[in-house]
Amino acid sequence: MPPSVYSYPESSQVAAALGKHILSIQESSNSSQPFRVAVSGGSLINALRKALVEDSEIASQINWSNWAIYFSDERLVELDHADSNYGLLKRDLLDHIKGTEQPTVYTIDSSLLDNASAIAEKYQEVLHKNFNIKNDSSIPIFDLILLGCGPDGHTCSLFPGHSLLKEESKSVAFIEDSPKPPPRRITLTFPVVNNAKNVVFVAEGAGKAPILKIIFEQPEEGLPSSIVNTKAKGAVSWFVNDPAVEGVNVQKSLL
Ligand SMILES: O=C1O[C@H](COP(=O)(O)O)[C@@H](O)[C@H](O)[C@H]1O
Repeated sequence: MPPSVYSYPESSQVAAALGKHILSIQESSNSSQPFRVAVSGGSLINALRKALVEDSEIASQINWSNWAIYFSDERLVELDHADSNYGLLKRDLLDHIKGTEQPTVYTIDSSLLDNASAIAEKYQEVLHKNFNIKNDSSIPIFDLILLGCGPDGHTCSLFPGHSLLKEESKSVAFIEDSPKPPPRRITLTFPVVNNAKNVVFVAEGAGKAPILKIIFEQPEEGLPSSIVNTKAKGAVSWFVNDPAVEGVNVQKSLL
């Protein structure tokens, strides 16, 4: 199924549509199980706060206590460090949730920060235990993976041309030479991202247009975000503002 692209003139409209879309995925998921979501860092978090917390109509319907939040990628720094994706999620989203309901959030084990391989293995262990994965050939199936897209086309911490793009057996991998600082990170791998029931990208601003042009018009370039567009088994949706897709040949959908 080709990705759906929802584009709006204003960021506030992007957030409103994003909120509705996420709510509809929450509503259609099996409520007797945790709603399993992976979040990225970067500009996504601001859009999520507007969509899920500041929009009071959507906010009242988000069942936070049933959400189990994992990280699509995480930087190997202390959880309260400015570069931590958890830190960003906490400061810019979790701390703004009104009421007492909070999601369960699965962070990296920061006692292992010196050992990237051990952190990735531990995160994978937690993931596999919580998803009831009994053998190494099974892959977790997230209800929803929320992604950003960097100006080089990276998503998660899967960077163009990096050997991690070929990872086929692990669910979580580490990288110590990320071209974008900080260099040490862990990331979900393509087998997991492409196995999710729903993948949602959020990309805003004119600065993203040149890379979105390549992602959508030249998938053969194999940029990480294109790989998700072409290989994901579930539904892939992009929520963008008009400047991000200015001059990009995409079929826009309506929500
Ligand atoms: O380094 C990262 O960058 C990407 C993209 O961020 P954005 O600010 O350009 O949207 C993000 O999705 C990823 O989680 C993060 O670690």
